[in-house]
Amino acid sequence: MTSSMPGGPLLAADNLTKTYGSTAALAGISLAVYPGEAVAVMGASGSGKTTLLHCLAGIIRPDTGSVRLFRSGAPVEVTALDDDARSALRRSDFGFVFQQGLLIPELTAGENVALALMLNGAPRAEAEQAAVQALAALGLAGMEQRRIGELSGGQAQRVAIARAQVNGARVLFADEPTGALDSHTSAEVMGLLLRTVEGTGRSLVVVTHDPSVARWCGRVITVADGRIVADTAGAGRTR
Ligand SMILES: Nc1ncnc2c1ncn2[C@@H]1O[C@H](COP(=O)(O)OP(=O)(O)OP(=O)(O)O)[C@@H](O)[C@H]1O
Repeated sequence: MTSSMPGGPLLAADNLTKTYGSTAALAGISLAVYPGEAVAVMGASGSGKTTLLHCLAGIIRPDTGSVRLFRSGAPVEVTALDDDARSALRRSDFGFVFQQGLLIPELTAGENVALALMLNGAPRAEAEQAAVQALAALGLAGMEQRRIGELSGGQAQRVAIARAQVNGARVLFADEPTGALDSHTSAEVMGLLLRTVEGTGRSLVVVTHDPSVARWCGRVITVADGRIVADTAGAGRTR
């Protein structure tokens, strides 16, 4: 499914730095993420995890360094794109699952998922049909018409996963995706997130404080003071 170079990374960051005032949120991070890989990013509060995820995903630009996405043809230099081009890339190639706040509460589950496709130009009827299928694949058949507030936290996160992957995103980014969930629901959501990666050639980058969440991932990166201080194989099932 992926069109990255065989054996090569899907996403590669080189020497990222980002400073806010006198705070070095990122102090020189290089990281390659491979197809099919689930990478947990751990570290103390303020260590730079979210800043790293936002730079990798093209949400913010680093001060220096580069992020490249490898797809058919020449790699895309994410950091060199202007704001509009980065937005377009995020909609077409990346998916996002955050703790909360990315789903639109006024819309139904189906509409939230369909919107991701419609923003990429899909006709409404086609988008709605794909949304129904994506939700059913995540165990939410029959819940398309529910508004987000009428779902449990775990169900809402499944809608977020459906929305994040419905475009065929190459890389899924998750920031504390289970932060608001109990441990049972958290395990369910992590299992579903991992399923979107395993055997698909996609990658998952998940920021978490929770070692039990990180354990699901095949690789665990630890960040301290804006640097990677450990990069280890996790207990997870990928790679
Ligand atoms: N927009 C911003 N303006 C100023 N400082 C910021 C901004 N974003 C992040 N920082 C600072 O950069 C450092 C890294 O922040 P970041 O949010 O990446 O850490 P984190 O590891 O994700 O923390 P947490 O686990 O608490 O979410 C922190 O010192 C933070 O205060």
